[in-house]
Amino acid sequence: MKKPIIYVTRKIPDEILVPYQDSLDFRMWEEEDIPVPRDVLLEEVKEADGVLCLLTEKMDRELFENAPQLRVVANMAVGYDNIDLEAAQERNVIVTNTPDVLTETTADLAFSLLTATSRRIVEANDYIREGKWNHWSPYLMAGSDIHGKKVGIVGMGRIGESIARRAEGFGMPIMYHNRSRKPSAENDLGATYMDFDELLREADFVVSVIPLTTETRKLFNKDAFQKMKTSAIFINVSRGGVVDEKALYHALNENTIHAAGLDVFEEEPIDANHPLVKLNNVVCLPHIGSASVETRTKMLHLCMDNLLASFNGEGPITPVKNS
Ligand SMILES: O=CC(=O)O
Repeated sequence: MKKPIIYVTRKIPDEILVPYQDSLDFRMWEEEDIPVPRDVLLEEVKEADGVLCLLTEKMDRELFENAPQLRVVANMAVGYDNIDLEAAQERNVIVTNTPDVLTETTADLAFSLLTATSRRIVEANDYIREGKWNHWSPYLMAGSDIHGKKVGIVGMGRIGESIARRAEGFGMPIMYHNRSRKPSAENDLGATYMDFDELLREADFVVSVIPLTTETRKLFNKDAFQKMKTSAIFINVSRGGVVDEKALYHALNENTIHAAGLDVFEEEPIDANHPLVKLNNVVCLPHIGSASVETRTKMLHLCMDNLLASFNGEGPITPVKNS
């Protein structure tokens, strides 16, 4: 029987593909570390039965209309705001994502940003590199404590709960806001549910782990930053689109809030000229939440397993619910 054609939108290691080659016929964008151009993608999907894509690919209505054979889209990310689920559903295309395998790694990164911003790690490292350390003094690079401070987690999904577990270890009272209450987090971690505004007012660290949807777009706006404490630190490891970046810039520049740790941006990639990069009280990362070698490898394997299981009739392992 003819093997399903799978278009892989980024160069991935051969050893990931090899175990699946008996069952799937791979075509791949071969240029290392460069996203596939849109016109190439539109051409390639014309024949594809499946696509393994990254969050850099916009899987929109136009693309689905161009892909008559397409049955499965395996997104190498837990977030899937790059995919038009309605258009996929209308054409009975299965969409899968990569939950669970990246939960702990992303929570590690969120916590790294929390410590980096509060204890001024990047700024202090730059201080030495720039030859500024001439003597020790009592308040040299003094930051703010983590232990005993209240963490406010916005979006208490799997990653949110993992961040909460780390916060518990640091002796931080945990508050959260979510669409629905999470009895497990309340009972096991002592997390307190709060409405959004109350959380903003109470938290010392506001951590965004909320997916980007029409409801959450620019949720963290001028109004939200004004409600936070002037000592508050804002951490974002979800999507840049949940933040009004201009409002965040002003909030940081005018000391409405104290600092920010950002792994994601409204338009990615950003460069050294981005206004937020120029602020000393911001730590910026290039969207590396799940970027450990172990986890990125697991994510690719999960994409492959989803494709294989969908085509061999077993059904996808981690389908996105309403696709
Ligand atoms: O941002 C990364 C992901 O959604 O997995």
